[in-house]
Amino acid sequence: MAATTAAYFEGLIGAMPIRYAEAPGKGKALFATKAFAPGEPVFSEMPYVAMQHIANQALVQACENCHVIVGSIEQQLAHVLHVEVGAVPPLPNQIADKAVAQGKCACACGAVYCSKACRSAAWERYHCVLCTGHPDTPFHDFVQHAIDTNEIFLLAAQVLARIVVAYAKDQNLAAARRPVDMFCKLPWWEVVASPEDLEEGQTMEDYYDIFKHLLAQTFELFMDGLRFNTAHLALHEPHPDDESEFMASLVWDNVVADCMAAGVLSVEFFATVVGMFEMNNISMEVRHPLSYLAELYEDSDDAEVAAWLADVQTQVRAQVKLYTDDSDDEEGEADDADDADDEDVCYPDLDGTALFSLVCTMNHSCEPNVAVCYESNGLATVVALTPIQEHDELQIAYIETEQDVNARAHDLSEYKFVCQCPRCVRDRQ
Ligand SMILES: C[S@@+](CC[C@H](N)C(=O)[O-])C[C@H]1O[C@@H](n2cnc3c(N)ncnc32)[C@H](O)[C@@H]1O
Repeated sequence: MAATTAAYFEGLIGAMPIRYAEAPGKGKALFATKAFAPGEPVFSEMPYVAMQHIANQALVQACENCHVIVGSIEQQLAHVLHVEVGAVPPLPNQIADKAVAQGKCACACGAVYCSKACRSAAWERYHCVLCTGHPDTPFHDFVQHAIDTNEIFLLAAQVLARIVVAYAKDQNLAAARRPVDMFCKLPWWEVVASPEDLEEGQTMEDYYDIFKHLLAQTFELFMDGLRFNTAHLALHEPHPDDESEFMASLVWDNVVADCMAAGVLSVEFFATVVGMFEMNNISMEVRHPLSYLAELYEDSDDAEVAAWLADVQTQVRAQVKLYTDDSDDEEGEADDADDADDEDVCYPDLDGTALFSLVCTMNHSCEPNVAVCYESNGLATVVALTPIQEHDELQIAYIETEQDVNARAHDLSEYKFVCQCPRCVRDRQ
C-alpha cells in the first residue's frame, strides 16, 4: 500500500518542486525540494472535485467545470442584480476593453460553462451521469434533497459519478477510486458528531442514527438517479455534443452492478466520502471581475466612469446584502461587529468548496509557511508565506490562526489531532 501511495503521488507531482513522504505522527505530507522566498509560487493544481455554494449561485454565475466567472461584465452584472442584461447601467465605452469577458454556454439541465470544451470536460468526467436534463430523471429529487439538507451531498455525488464514469471507460476500479481512497477514513457521523452535541439522555449511537438515517435516504435518491441516467446513457441520450467520441468508448453493461459489488456504490462508501469532505475539503474563492475593474478605475479622474462605478457599487451592494442577510442573522451579535467591514464588501466573490489531491495532503500548522491563492480559472496556487528551505514540510493553516491556543485547539478538534506546532507548544507552556 505504501508503495502504491508513493507511486500515486509521484505521478501527480511530476516535475513540481515538491515531494511526498510520511511525516511522523501526521500521516501523508508534502515537502519542498528547493528553497522558496516569501511570495514565490510553490506549485499549482486544479481541483479533483469542486462546487460553488448554492447560496452563492444567486450572486455569481460561474463555469461548473473550471469556475471562471462567465459572461460579459453586463451579463455578470445582470446576474447579480437579477435583471435583464438591457436593464443594467450601460458600461462606459472607455472601459469596455478592460472588462474581462468570458464565453457562456449551457447544458440542457441549465448547468453553465465558459466554453464548449469545459462543457464536454465536465460531461465526460461526471456530468453525463448526474445531468438533470431529462425531465423524468430522479436526480431532480436528489438535488432538491441535498439543497434542503446538506449541499456536500452534491459534491459526494460528483465523486461517485467520477469513479463510475472512469470505471465505465477503463474497467479499472482500483485506479478510478484511488484519488478518494487516499483521503477516505471515517464515516460522516464519526467526523461531525461530538459528545458535546448530545441532548439529555441521548447516547452517541442514538445521535449517529440521525446521520445514518439521513444518509441512507440520500443514497437511495442518488441510486435512483444513477440507475435512470445510466440506463438512458446506455441508449446514447441525452447528449450535448453530437460530435463527441466519448459515448462510443463507454461500456455501460454491468457498470453499476460491478460498482455495487465492489462496494463503491454503497451507503458505507458514500458515508466515508462525505466524511472525507468534512476533514479534507478547502474553501475556494475566485475574485469577481467587477472587483478587478473597480480596483483598476478606483482613482480615475473620468467622471463618467466614476459615476458608473458608484451606481453599480450601490446596486450590487444592496443585492449582496439581501442575499447574505439570512446567514448573517444566524450569527447574531457578530453581525453588528461585522457591519463596518460590510461597507467594504461590495462585489461578491465566487465562493465554493473543493478537494485537491495535493493541496489537501498538506498538514496544518498555526504558523503556516504556505497559503493557497485562487486564480480566476479555479486553479489553486500554493504560495510561500515565509522563507522555505529545501526539505521543509509545506504546511497550511486549516483554521483562523488569529485566535488563542484554546480556540485554535477547539477549531482543530474536528480534524482529530492535537496541534504540536512550535506556536502551540509555546502557548501551552
Ligand atoms: C487534510 S488531511 C492532511 C493529509 C493527512 N496527513 C493524510 O495522511 O491524509 C488532514 C489530516 O491530517 C492530519 N494532520 C494534519 N495536520 C496535522 C498536524 N499538525 N499534526 C498531526 N496531524 C495532522 C490529521 O489527521 C488531519 O485530520
